[in-house]
Amino acid sequence: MRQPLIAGNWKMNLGLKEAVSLISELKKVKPNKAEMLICPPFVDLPAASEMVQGTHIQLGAQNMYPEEKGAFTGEISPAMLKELHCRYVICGHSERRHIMGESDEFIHRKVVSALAHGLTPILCTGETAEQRNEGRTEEIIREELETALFNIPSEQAETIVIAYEPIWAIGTGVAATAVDAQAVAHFIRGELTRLYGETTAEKIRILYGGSVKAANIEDFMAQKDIDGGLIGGASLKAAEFKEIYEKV
Ligand SMILES: O=C[C@H](O)COP(=O)(O)O
Repeated sequence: MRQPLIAGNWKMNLGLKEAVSLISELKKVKPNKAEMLICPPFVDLPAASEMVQGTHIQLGAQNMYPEEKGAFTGEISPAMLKELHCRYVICGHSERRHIMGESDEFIHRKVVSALAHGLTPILCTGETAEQRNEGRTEEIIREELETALFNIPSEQAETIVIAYEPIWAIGTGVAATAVDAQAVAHFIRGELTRLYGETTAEKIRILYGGSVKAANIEDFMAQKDIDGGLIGGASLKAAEFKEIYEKV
């Protein structure tokens, strides 16, 4: 049985004061069967870490650099995230792929490094509008998965979370339909089965991301292969995120 995961990716939003205020509100939410995860900006992590200790809220980072330490100006290591009790790290978000130019190979290094440090990678996949119109969604996702997961053994793979985020649905207010999202999530599970076998593939959680809100979360959660949401804009407001979490 896969535990639902409701993950908030704050992206480059909410400074320290706003972060503290949002977390204070989220701490009041009654825990349910779903895991609640927040991924604040790096500068908010120390305060967030203290605030969520012993609560139902899990902490994650939006990114990391896949090395132990050293001359990597501006970067944050997996060990630094562990020290702050982060459990998750987002790897290969489309904004990092497309704005910062991250390659599938680099994302693979992050996934390997995160796993080696006991962090759970949330591996993001998804196609652009153009790729979708060309009928290349499956090809793109297959390539992203195969490269990112290359040589990762099934004992580790089963702990990974995959997020399907069609790029055209991110921050646009136009989410994929639940049926379309399920079709891709099903394809992803099929690819995971091909790579690792059914037992492992059935353990891996698949999230949908892209304009998720309280009004549509139930449609996504009703789908067989969708185990939660990776939520951007709607995770920045306590009431909306709470409502999403409570509807799971
Ligand atoms: O990581 C989250 C996704 O990019 C979705 O963002 P959004 O909910 O603002 O569309």
